[in-house]
Amino acid sequence: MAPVVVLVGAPGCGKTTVGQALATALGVEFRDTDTDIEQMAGKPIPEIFIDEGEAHFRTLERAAVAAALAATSGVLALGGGAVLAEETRAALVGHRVVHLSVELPDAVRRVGLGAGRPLLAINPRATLKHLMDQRRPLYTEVATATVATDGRSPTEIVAEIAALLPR
Ligand SMILES: Nc1ncnc2c1ncn2[C@@H]1O[C@H](COP(=O)(O)OP(=O)(O)O)[C@@H](O)[C@H]1O
Ligand SMILES: O=C(O)C1=C[C@@H](OP(=O)(O)O)[C@@H](O)[C@H](O)C1
Ligand SMILES: [Mg+2]
Repeated sequence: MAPVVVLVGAPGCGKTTVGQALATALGVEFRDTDTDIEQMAGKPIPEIFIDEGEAHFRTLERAAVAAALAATSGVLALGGGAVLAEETRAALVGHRVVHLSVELPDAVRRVGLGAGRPLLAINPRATLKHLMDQRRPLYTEVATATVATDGRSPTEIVAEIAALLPR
């Protein structure tokens, strides 16, 4: 079993929102590794960062991605930092992986004051810029296609991804 598509990209690019809408449009399961991690840990992501730290979160994330890749034939959204793990980048080889690209202004606006992203709790604009600069090459490395999201609605983005999929 393999996901019909895996979504990667920076926080705020819309993996969770677009992924859910795409799965609904296709009539398939939607899976988000952040949700799987919260279920595994029995607590929300910010609490995992506070109680056990980022390294522990990344360990759970590597396991969650490996499990989800093997267990879903639907749409799979990863967390924005999942591609930091070499093991995860290797596991993505052979899958259809769409990079939802976003530039800093839209990413900052979308992430806004939203809670639930502990890495962006302080100085979100500078932190996002740093994360995006660091990760852009990794998103490009794992992606089989890139879909730009700046200034576009989730509906438009869903249609563009759907057009990339086999019918
Ligand atoms: N194309 C878009 N245009 C405007 N807002 C968006 C778009 N995609 C997502 N959003 C909004 O941005 C926020 C972050 O989206 P989310 O799907 O959680 O991103 P990710 O999972 O990639 O971090 C949410 O409030 C969502 O409603
Ligand atoms: O960029 C990151 O390192 C993270 C992104 C989050 O997911 P989204 O990209 O869905 O916001 C979540 O996995 C966690 O807060 C860490
Ligand atoms: Mg998400």
